[in-house]
Amino acid sequence: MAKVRIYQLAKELGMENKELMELLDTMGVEYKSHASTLDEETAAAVKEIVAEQKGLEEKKKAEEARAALPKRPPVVTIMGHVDHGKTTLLDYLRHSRIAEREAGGITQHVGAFTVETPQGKIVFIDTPGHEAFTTIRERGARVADIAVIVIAADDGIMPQTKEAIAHAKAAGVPMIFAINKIDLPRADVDKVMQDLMKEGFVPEAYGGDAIVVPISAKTGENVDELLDMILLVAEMEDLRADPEAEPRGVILESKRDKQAGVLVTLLVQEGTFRVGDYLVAGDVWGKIRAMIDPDGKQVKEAPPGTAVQVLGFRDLPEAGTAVEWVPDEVAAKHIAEERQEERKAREQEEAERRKVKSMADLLRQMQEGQKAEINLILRADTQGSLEAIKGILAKEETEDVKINVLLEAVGAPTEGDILLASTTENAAILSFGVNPPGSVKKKAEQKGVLLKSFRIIYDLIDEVREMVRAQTEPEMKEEVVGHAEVRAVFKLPKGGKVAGCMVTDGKIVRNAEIRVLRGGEEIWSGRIDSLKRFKDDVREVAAGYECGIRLAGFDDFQEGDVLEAVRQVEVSEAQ
Ligand SMILES: Nc1nc2c(ncn2[C@@H]2O[C@H](COP(=O)(O)OP(=O)(O)OP(=O)(O)O)[C@@H](O)[C@H]2O)c(=O)[nH]1
Repeated sequence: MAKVRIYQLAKELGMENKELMELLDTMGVEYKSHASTLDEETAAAVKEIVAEQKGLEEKKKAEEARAALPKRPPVVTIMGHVDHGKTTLLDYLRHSRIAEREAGGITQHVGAFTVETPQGKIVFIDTPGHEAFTTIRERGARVADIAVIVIAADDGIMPQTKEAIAHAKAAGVPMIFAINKIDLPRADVDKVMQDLMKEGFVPEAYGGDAIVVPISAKTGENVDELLDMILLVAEMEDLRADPEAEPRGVILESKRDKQAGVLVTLLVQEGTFRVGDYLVAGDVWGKIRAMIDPDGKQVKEAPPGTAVQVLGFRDLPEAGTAVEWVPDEVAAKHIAEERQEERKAREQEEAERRKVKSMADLLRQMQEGQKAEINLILRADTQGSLEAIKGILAKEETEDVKINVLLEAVGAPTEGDILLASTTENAAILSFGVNPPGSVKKKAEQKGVLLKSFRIIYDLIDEVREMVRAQTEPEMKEEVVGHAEVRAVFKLPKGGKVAGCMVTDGKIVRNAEIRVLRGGEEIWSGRIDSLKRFKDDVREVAAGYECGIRLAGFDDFQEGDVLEAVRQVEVSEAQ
């Protein structure tokens, strides 16, 4: 960047000359008039300051715009250990809500429902506990603004409680702890509080800031207080959404109904979805034919913070997928098709990656994974040999490598074993005393599954030992890439010697290791310093061509010496 005059820079930055000069004054830059030149550094500093000011202004504007948006109800997920009372709490909330209403339609299970309190609405997501696999639980946390962690007062913090806390933490979702079942005589709220403190959450009652509400989901005791706390946290989170913005949401559930076709529950997060709108969720598109609210009533519009059942998706979108609004059918189809292709390509890539072509691949894959695990399928001639193999293998585990036996069985490996191995990371099939049929071997090759047979138990153990060992250090092997014969030796004016060579077979590559052989004996080994064809540096020279070679640290060449080029390669075929 060259020097620039003040008026030029002002124009470039869209400022008045006066404005820029004022800025220069505050920066302590001296100038005579708006025609003065600024040096490169000053101009860059000015630009930086202006950009920063603009950024701040924009941020302020965005904040102001947000503050003008209407508030939206918080979306809450209830998580916790098995049997701690998630379902009971959800049922209580759902019924309390229905009881307050006049008999409307039939309650629909749409994966979410709204509770109305005098202070405002709350949306609860109610993915059934037993269906809540880790991934969905995880998604639940992300969809939600607040997580209520239910902990039974007679049981305390359990593994899934910790998991729920971890998910909520990872998603950056604020937590409220509901200590449940306080109606039970053996309830020990204090113990749960102690448990929480051990996890780093100090309850307000103990001077901390963790929100803890003792409740009974069964009797409803204190549930109102829990709702108050949820609204309090929501208030602090300042949740807002623009009903006029481009609509977007997330899929809570999706299923296929014999009569209605694809039924999808959608949580609206921004904007307003309307009947007739086109939408895309992942690689599935649809047109909203009808929307049904949690009370079973047909609605024409779904504003932010509502969960509705949507009819009109062409296929089943996955729960947890983001839903976008698109202007028309052409766009909807186009985006969905594009994503389908992307997905196919990804899947293909994944399948390729999974194909274990060799032991080296297997080992490499193991290294990529953080915790190395070898997954074995063991096949043997008798139960006795299986026991023996397993007994020895148990001792081969190290701190870094875990040996899992996925399956052990008497008899030859089957196609089923190949399937199992091909769908498991780092899996291999080892058989002892039994031979796999040809068709199974072929299948293993096709699927890229490592399948090996042994006659001696210790060979099998050695194989596993090797797999464990190679986990930290891939097995390398030397490969001869070519030979060159020294035909003449030239002295360089600045000292040192160059060997004038003829490449007799293979090729000589610049980055190879070189062994100098004299009379068949190795007399030196090391690296190439320079490889030239005439005056040019080259990367490799093929058989039948002449070249000049200088070695790093050796120049005692004699005519007739043979230079052997070798390189280290990872063992690719251990069979
Ligand atoms: N006494 C008492 N029992 C409760 C309370 N809440 C739940 N229970 C009982 O505890 C048991 C488990 O409750 P659920 O609501 O099914 O627990 P959950 O956490 O949904 O369990 P999963 O869905 O299996 O993960 C049931 O027998 C409930 O009746 C409570 O506040 N007091």
